[in-house]
Amino acid sequence: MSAAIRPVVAIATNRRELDGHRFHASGENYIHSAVDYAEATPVLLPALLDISAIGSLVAGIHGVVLTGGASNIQPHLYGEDEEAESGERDAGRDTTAFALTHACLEHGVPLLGICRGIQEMNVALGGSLHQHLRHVPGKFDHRRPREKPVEEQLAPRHGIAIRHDGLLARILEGAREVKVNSLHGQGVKRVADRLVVEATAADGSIEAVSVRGAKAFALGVQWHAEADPGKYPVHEKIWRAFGDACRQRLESVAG
Ligand SMILES: N[C@@H](CCC(=O)NCCCC(=O)O)C(=O)O
Repeated sequence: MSAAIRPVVAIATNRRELDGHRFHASGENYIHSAVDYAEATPVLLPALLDISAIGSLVAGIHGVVLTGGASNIQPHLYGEDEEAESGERDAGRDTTAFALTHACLEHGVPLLGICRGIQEMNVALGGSLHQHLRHVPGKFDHRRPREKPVEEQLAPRHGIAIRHDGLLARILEGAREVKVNSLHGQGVKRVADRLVVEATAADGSIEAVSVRGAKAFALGVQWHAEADPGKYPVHEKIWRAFGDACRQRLESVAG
């Protein structure tokens, strides 16, 4: 770990219930990845922010992570009716994540979206989602193997093909294909105009995006890159690249 001043990275939380009480929580893997691999100081952001304050908040920090989340984005936000069994909701998280996406792009603050996070980036910028990826002809089931222990759920499960000239290929030093984990029921359907598809699975599912013309690092990945970056070099490279971008942001605002 470097002794230099660390960039401050905001980590989006999800509303969870534990013992009848409500919490705004983030998985510990995101916090460890931000500390150990991005070499940043994480702060957790509640999923109920006054969105009018998000612009000034984001302008004063150096990076944002849109984490995964069990809840699904409300379909009316991408102009679709609710399909059957389309999961739990977290309206505060939707609102907060969309505002964070826009504020990062406006202020040139690095943005890393993971799982629900890539879906949020897409919907915030005008795209839509498959509510049940596994019901789409030709798509395989991308949901987690719940019967297995968590470490196995987070192990790489399928290959992705990486766009040769994109941000992800640069981060992964020219890799054209890697294997990733898969723990999601939904997926990007209509890709927002501002997004560039960075990687796809063999069934055509969108696995990574970047933001065209972004002023800073802006990457979304559909897999859980926060899972054990010490074991999975793909994850480590993503967090290190994000951390480098956050340090650049810190240096640019420190003048
Ligand atoms: N709900 C979405 C996104 C999936 C996702 O981010 N899963 C992470 C779950 C971790 C947790 O429980 O917080 C989908 O299913 O596609």
